[in-house]
Amino acid sequence: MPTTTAMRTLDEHRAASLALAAPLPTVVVGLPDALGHVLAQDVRTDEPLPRWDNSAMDGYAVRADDVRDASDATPVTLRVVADLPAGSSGRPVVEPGTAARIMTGAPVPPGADAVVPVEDTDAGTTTVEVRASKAVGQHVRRAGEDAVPGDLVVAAGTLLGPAHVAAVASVGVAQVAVHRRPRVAVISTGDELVTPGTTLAHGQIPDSNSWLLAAAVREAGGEAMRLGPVGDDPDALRDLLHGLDGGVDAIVTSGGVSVGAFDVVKAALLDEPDVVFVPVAVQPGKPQGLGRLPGGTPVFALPGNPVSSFVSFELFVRPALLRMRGLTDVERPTTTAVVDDGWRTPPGRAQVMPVRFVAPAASGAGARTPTHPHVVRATAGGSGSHLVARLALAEGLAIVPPDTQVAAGDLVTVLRVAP
Ligand SMILES: Nc1nc2c(c(=O)[nH]1)N[C@H]1C(S)=C(S)[C@@H](COP(=O)(O)OP(=O)(O)OC[C@H]3O[C@@H](n4cnc5c(N)ncnc54)[C@H](O)[C@@H]3O)O[C@H]1N2
Ligand code: MOO
Repeated sequence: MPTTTAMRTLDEHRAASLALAAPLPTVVVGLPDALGHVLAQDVRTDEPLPRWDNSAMDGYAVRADDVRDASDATPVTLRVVADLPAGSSGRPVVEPGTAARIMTGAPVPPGADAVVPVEDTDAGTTTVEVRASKAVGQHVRRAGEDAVPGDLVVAAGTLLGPAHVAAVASVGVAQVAVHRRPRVAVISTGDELVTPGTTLAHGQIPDSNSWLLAAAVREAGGEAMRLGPVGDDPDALRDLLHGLDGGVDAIVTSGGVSVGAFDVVKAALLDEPDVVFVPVAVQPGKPQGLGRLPGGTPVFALPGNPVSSFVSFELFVRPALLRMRGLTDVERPTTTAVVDDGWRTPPGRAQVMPVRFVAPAASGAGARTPTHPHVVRATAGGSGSHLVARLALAEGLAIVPPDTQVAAGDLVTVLRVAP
């Protein structure tokens, strides 16, 4: 275990974390399971979309020439030769002087070149009185106007949302190759931790980090396997980690990485040549462990303070998991915001301050510019790394560079973390 006291910058540790991740192998999934996966193949259409000219309205397929002079005052009567609901396979020919009753989506029959909506007729079934003229092509959805054969419908690398699934289905594709979701083991450590709901002895607290991190894994599109809390026994933890190595795509631990007498994660990984424990110049989130187990599984050993765990996951683990899913854009959306309350920053470290958005009118600092949202610290306690209950108020994380003071009215970069 290389342990170093030389500080890494936030960006250096982010890069090292991301370097552990590569897109996971692909699997083939059916449409019911496609949502939320990242497509690993291009999906193209073999056919034009729409496949044939079809009606945009419920009404009558006609020859535009027949109804050229039709109006309320001079209706034109046509003989109805067919009924064409959507899905109809009939192909009656619409000769001059005739019409076919047609429903939205049904193929326009041969001979017809326009559709008269039912509202412009007397809705007749044997003959129909047409009371408005229609141009050639009116109310007809043309074959190929959406896509032509060979067109790319959904590109490899796309995170599949509902509209993408619909596009895949619309070209008649039932299965697609996607990147597998990362399976992530989440382990919280510490003798003081008990499962929430258990009666607490003095000195004990409910484990919240494993719930935090498992939820964060799922929110990042991974499959979380929540283990623990496990106690401060390095041998037991080492066995657990080695048992997981190779069977999961990543391991995230919380706690036991500082300089205390019982830092179990550090102790368990003592002999791992490819895991490093290093201080990172960020507050919260300073003590970090990172690397690979012998079987190649990336391990992210995060500090145990709950806000530190949350911030560390956001900064270091989440981007890696997104990359494993096959995404190239692995960053949270950021916004530049006006700070309405100043705060103190620690020397020599970047600061990550949980913030919430406020209406400019409610702010003390006044609107600096109407285009920037305004933020205040999520709680008066600021970035105190133990403030787990108040963390729930955070909608964003303000990233303040090292040795930068923050005064009311200053602009900061905010990672948007609330859904
Ligand atoms: N002498 C020093 N002490 C500490 C330093 C230091 O540089 N010198 N760094 C501090 C910083 S910064 C952090 S962050 C913490 C990190 O410590 P650990 O990762 O070893 O975390 P623990 O000691 O296990 O726990 C810290 C804190 O968090 C609570 N905790 C832990 N796990 C959970 C959980 N699953 N759910 C809820 N709460 C949890 C734990 O009870 C402690 O209160 O070290 C500082 N100390
Ligand atoms: O860096 Mo620790 O993460 O301040 O609380």
